[in-house]
Amino acid sequence: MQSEEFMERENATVDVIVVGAGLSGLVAARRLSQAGVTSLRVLEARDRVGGRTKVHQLGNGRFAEEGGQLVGPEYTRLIALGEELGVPTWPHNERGKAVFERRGRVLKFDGSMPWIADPLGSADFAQSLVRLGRLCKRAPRADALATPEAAKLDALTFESWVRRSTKTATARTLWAIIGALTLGSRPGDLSLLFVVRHLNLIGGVETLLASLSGGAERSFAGGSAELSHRMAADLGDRVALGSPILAIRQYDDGVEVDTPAGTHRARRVVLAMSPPDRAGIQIDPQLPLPQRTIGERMSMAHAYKVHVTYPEPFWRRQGLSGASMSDAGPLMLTWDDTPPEERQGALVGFARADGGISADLPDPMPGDPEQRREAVLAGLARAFGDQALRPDEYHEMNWTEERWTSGCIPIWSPGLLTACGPGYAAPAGRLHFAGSEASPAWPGSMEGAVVAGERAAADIAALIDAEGADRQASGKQPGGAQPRQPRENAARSHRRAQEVRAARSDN
Ligand SMILES: Cc1cc2nc3c(=O)[nH]c(=O)nc-3n(C[C@H](O)[C@H](O)[C@H](O)COP(=O)(O)OP(=O)(O)OC[C@H]3O[C@@H](n4cnc5c(N)ncnc54)[C@H](O)[C@@H]3O)c2cc1C
Repeated sequence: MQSEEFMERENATVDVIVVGAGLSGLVAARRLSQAGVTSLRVLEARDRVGGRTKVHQLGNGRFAEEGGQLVGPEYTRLIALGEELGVPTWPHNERGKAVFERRGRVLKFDGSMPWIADPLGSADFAQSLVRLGRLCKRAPRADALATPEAAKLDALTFESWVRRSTKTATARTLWAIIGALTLGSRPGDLSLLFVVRHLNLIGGVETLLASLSGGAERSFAGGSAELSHRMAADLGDRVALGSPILAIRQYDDGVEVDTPAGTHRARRVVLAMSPPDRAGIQIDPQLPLPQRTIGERMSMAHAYKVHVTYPEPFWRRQGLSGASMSDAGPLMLTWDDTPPEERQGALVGFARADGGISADLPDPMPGDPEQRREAVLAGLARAFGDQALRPDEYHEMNWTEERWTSGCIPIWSPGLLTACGPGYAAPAGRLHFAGSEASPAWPGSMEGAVVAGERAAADIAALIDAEGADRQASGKQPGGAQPRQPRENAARSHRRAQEVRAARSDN
């Protein structure tokens, strides 16, 4: 690949470089290509695509999804992408009772709440949910940041609200598990403003309640990483693996992007990764404060995802669905991961990998691998019976050990949203931001990754169209952008992006 032709092609300025071949970056590149912007390159640090979606081969032709997997019915852009790529989804088992382990008691119940087994705790939780719904309605649905109460809500932790709004340990444990698994972290780490904003953007507490019932969740056949593999195959040699970006320099008419192997040039760049991930890239000139602050202050949740396979889904014979929640753990939550046509059973669950202490959540996983395995199997045995102690295979993925990924899902801590303001994902000159965390709706999920990738692509395609129209009007040819001086006027390009957005929203 060191031929002159290759080097010539690599040195040529392309219209767009996308940094990161996770779901979001590949969606951005695909949509750009579909919009006619075919002069593009995707540069990925790892030797694989998919980012936080990844498949690990187990024995017997089975595999474990180590990262993003569950597809809710509200994930409309993700579902549409799957259909476009010909990747079907399969439904997770809904039948049977769920298990709730709380303070040493194991409760088995139908539906999403242990109403009969723990009526007091369930009612308390349901009431607090209604109260949260009312709080959400007081803020503008489109963006809670615009509420006059924004600063006050952002100064509070979700935990402080949970403590005020619940009376029972059951309700607190439920909120702790929801916080850790669907909102990003323990309630004590989360801003109340973020929770209100998030719930409003996803459709209110009703959507949260629907997602708690769990049964509507689906998975992609072959794993969600299959979407990225197919998009990368379509993009062909425009995707370069093993190309970590170390530095980016913006100029008046283009951008230079450094990898250890050399410098690439483009007219525009999409950064398609989480803000903490991009914080490792040296960007010159500095990003505006909102985009910089989010990179410096956002942290990511650390978790293990654990897969255990068995000769059969034995829990179903006991009338259990495979769904469980526990405050003893180490798995906080499990679900049945057995595809409909499979005979071999599989359970999958999440455990904490962070070091924090929480009264309502299990302790983080033990450090010793053998102890971890024993603890996980013992927890599964408490929920589903002793057969859980005799798995075919046990597989765990610890995302804290991954290079190029800071963590699983974002933690919106108190003060972060108001410190960044609404512009934290706005283009900065010729730099555009994708990556799930840049999405207004479902940030941190695969849906958010698709929404953010599509938005960045639409912004850039419109800008390129507008630039083409400007050039035609002035009779100028597209210059062979060979930028030299770091530009001082990121503002000019930024203004143009704003004009294009404003024109689009007027139409
Ligand atoms: C354990 C786990 C479970 C999850 N469960 C779910 C779930 O059930 N449902 C759901 O919807 N979501 C889930 N998620 C979240 C979901 O997987 C992510 O939100 C989504 O995949 C993010 O996609 P992305 O493209 O925005 O970012 P990423 O997938 O993080 O992609 C960023 C890419 O950028 C690359 N990169 C980083 N730095 C550089 C650099 N300097 N140069 C070049 N490339 C770089 C990375 O290697 C990566 O490929 C889960 C995530 C994890 C980890």
